[in-house]
Amino acid sequence: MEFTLDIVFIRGLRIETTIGIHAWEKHIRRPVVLDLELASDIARAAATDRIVDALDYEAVTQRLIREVSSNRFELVETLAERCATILRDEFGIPWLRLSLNKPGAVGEGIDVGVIIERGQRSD
Ligand SMILES: Nc1nc2c(c(=O)[nH]1)N=C([C@H](O)[C@@H](O)CO)CN2
Repeated sequence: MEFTLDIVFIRGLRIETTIGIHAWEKHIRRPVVLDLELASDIARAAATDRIVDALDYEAVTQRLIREVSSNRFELVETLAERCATILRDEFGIPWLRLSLNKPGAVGEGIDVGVIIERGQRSD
């Protein structure tokens, strides 16, 4: 059987939050940057040209902004896992890859973070 994989992506989603393990980090807001690849069969949306048949990247973006900006985290791992759970449970996304960058965390111009994949790529 032919394998196909469609991906809706969101890149460079910059969200201000409070994140870090150090005392001084718990009192500041700083950006994290999310890059997302979200498996979503686009066939129906492509045929109907209707947003109700698509994975709405605007709705996903708004939900993640709300979650990340209104909570505090110690670890990038915790933030990444929280986002992945929302994407899977609330948007029914069967597979995703999420990259979370905490820019400048260990020095100017240095990117650090995590990349996680969750779920099954095909059914
Ligand atoms: N694996 C991780 N390592 C570190 C984290 C983290 O969230 N995950 N965080 C820090 C500090 O908060 C750092 O970003 C700022 O000094 C260190 N290591």
